Amino acid sequence: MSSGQSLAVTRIATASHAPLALHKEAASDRAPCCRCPHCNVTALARASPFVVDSSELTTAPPFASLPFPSSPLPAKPQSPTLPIPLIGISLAALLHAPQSTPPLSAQEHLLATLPSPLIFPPCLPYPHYTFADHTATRHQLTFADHTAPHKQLSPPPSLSLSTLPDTMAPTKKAVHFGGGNIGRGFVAEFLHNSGYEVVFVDVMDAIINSLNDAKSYTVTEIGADGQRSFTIDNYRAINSKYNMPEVVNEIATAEVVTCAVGPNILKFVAEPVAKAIEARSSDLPPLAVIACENMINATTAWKGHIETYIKDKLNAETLNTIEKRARYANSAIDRIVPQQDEGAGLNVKIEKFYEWCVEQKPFENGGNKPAIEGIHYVDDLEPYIERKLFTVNTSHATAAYYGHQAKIPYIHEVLTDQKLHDTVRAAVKETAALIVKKHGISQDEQDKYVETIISRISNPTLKDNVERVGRAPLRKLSRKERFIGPAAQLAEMDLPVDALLGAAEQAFRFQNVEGDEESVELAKILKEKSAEDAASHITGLDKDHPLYERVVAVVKKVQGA
Ligand SMILES: NC(=O)c1ccc[n+]([C@@H]2O[C@H](COP(=O)([O-])OP(=O)(O)OC[C@H]3O[C@@H](n4cnc5c(N)ncnc54)[C@H](O)[C@@H]3O)[C@@H](O)[C@H]2O)c1
Ligand SMILES: O=P(O)(O)OC[C@@H](O)[C@@H](O)[C@H](O)[C@H](O)CO
Repeated sequence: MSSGQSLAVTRIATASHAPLALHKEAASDRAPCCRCPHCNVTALARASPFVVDSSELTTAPPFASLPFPSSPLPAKPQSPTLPIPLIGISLAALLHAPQSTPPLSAQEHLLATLPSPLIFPPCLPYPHYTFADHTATRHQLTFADHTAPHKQLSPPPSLSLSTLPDTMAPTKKAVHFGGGNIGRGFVAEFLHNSGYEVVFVDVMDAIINSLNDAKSYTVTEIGADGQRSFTIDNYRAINSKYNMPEVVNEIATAEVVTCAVGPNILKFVAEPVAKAIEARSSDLPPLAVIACENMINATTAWKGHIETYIKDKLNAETLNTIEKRARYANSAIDRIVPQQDEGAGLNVKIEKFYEWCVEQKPFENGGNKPAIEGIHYVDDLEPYIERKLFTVNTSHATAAYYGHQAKIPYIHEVLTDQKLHDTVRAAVKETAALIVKKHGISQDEQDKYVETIISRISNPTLKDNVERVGRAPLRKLSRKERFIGPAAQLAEMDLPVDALLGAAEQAFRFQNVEGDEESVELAKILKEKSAEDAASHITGLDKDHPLYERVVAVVKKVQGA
């Protein structure tokens, strides 16, 4: 093959099985599969409605500009020896070209269409390289031997990287901060299943290294009807401790950025988003920003940190066109992801139940509402997030704090103790009064919701420990959170709050728990401050609020104990 030659591409109809059929046909008609463990038709079938017919090598443009080697293509190789003709790589890129894309230059194909891991069709006679990473810039392009995809190789000598464009936005990319339980087990799962490449960002070396080494992990859903496991792949991971510019680059070219890092961490994940918003090309639709935290208006809080950073440290004029650059949507996320078993590595065990509600109004008028399967877009999020936080998390936390005092290790075990079970129910009976009255949800519907939640948190297979659920007591005792939030509103309506104050008392007693910094800080505050000051400081209640004196009485009781 001479350097002017290129490939003809057969465009296959939209039916998703078509590439698979063609692949099989090609496999039987031409060279046999090399039978390496990575040559599987599933990878090809999932990837694209394009298939290259290797018999149709032509000299036609537009691929003539690729620096193809002048030597003829080898027959089916016996082993993955180097150097490898570039044709193999361009074939792979073409194989994965998105169906809707008009003819692109070969270079554009090469960069725009690299899913990860990119597997060569085994039937083609030049299956030597695979791309180790889906990449946005030519500088990050990496290669691996397709028979050993974790082994990185130097770029093929025939590939002139300098001819490739500097940056290309992948077709569908999401950046997610927090590779922890909910990040890996829920957010990434939904993004992955919706066709996004997920770029995890975390600060834990162990998580980032494992994610990058493993290339895939397993999520196991546990339901009443048994378990179901599936694989999450097509992701990369970046440690923001060392590679902040890379994180900024990824967000600047992503469709959506999410986080599940904990409400107190939002301020630390604002800087890269601020810089990415400023760097974002005006050719791209606005970035969708969605925080997935247990916190009312978490995205609004994240937005505050992001825009303060832009105003104070970047070009404040960016904020004049912010609507074109970013859209912020609050969300309510519900799925129990317990602490994982020792030795589970990246694999995540989660409950089957889930609910992910996201505001849709922010995406109106030129926003780009992410097509994430499983998201329930709503006009008004408040009823959803209050119902969730003040039912799921109030009952959960009540069980955790009473359980901790009773030295019961797991939430489901707390619920099997009839007295504690009733105590948990009493707390959510009080919050139900608020939910029904404030949000117009019928008593019947709320009762059913409560039953579902009690059954979820009683699930013994989750083995959710009370320390995880009780973690961060200062946050959980704060003004808008699961105890004081509903109790304050109920007190304003002169409705009962005894059970909620009983649970709050147990939360005040969650002190000096190993591994929980807030529990240590709580102990210090209660030791050093008067009951009045501690109550104000921790709960944020005004002194003239109808709940304030009752909380002071609880604090006094805990301090006197
Ligand atoms: N686990 C659940 O059942 C559940 C369910 C719904 C919502 N949530 C919420 O999701 C959030 C995360 O909870 P989780 O259980 O996954 O916690 P987790 O501790 O398992 O995960 C948090 C992750 O954030 C990472 N992180 C911390 N600082 C960071 C930073 N500066 N940049 C990037 N990453 C950083 C941590 O290293 C960790 O991997 C919390 O707000 C929680 O309330 C949890
Ligand atoms: O994550 P937290 O610390 O706000 O609360 C602990 C648990 O109640 C929480 O993680 C639940 O498992 C989750 O909110 C269920 O959707």
